[in-house]
Amino acid sequence: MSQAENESQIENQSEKRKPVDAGIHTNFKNDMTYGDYLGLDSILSSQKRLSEHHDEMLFIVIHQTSELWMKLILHELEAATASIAGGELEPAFKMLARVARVQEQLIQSWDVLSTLTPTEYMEFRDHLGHSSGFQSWQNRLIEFCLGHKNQKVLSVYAHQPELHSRLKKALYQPSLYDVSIKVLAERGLPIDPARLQRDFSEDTTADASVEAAWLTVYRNVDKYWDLYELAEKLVDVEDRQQRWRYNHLKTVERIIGYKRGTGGSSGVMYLKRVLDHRFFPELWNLRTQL
Ligand code: HEM
Ligand SMILES: N[C@@H](CC(=O)c1ccccc1NC=O)C(=O)O
Repeated sequence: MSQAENESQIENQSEKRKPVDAGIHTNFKNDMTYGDYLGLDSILSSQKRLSEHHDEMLFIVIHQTSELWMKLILHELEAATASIAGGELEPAFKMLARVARVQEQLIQSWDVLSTLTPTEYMEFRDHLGHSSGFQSWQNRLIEFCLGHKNQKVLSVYAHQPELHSRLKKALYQPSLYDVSIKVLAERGLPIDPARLQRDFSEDTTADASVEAAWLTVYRNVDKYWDLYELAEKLVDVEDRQQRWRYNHLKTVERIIGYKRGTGGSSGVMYLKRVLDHRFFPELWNLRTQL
């Protein structure tokens, strides 16, 4: 577009911006700006440093961008779970592929945060009080969606009734993995009824019938191509989630060493224990047998 054309477009837009009837948003759509649509006033006024320290801005922005990406992950995971539960696997593949790409953005952000040195962080760490990533409810919801259930973490939100009830609802709902296993059964693969009717508020544990069913899928790809693709999409998502956990752990070790966490945990030792957890254990166990 030439400069003149560009300018005349801008003029046209300002023409449209004239209120037709003062006080009534009759022409709201045409009036809307980039900043209105994206809610930039509220997003860009939310970087409130508690210290005078230059590097606190990085710390805030990394967390805020992470929470925005988590919002998208949840949006996709919830829709993928509903789609699989409804027997529609193809749309779920697209959503899970997107989740894995977003997770890569989250993994990359550790490289940016690694530019924060221990000395720099210690200059504003005291301002954080007892707040901690442990309280990230979106991260907890993602873990629940993936089947890592834990009733005890709800107590973190005891004084935030709306959050508490949202997490409680997710705790009792079947996870992405639970609905995938139901599809295995619907396709005639023998799954222990106890696995299908399990208490969804409990963490996923490895089940022999589920491992045998996935093994059948991997050994008979021609017959179960869609289930094979589903399995690999799930492995992609778990793989990224574990990398995120690992990079978090190494970044934390680099920045605070073995200090206790602001959230009250042992810090790095706690994060190391979390790494032992697996979301879709059978999909990892079966690989030895192939
Ligand atoms: C200087 C940077 C960081 C340090 C030193 C740090 C440290 C820690 C520590 C020690 C814990 C354990 C809980 C506690 O006692 O506080 C934790 C948990 C957590 N952090 Fe970070 N963290 C950092 C950055 C981040 C970032 C950028 C995110 C992204 C949102 C994040 C998300 C989380 C989450 C979700 C947990 C809970 C993990 C779980 O319980 O499985 N952290 N962090
Ligand atoms: N747990 C961290 C503090 C921390 O990282 C944090 C503090 C407030 C808001 C988000 C945080 N990020 C992740 O845990 C620490 O022990 O230094």
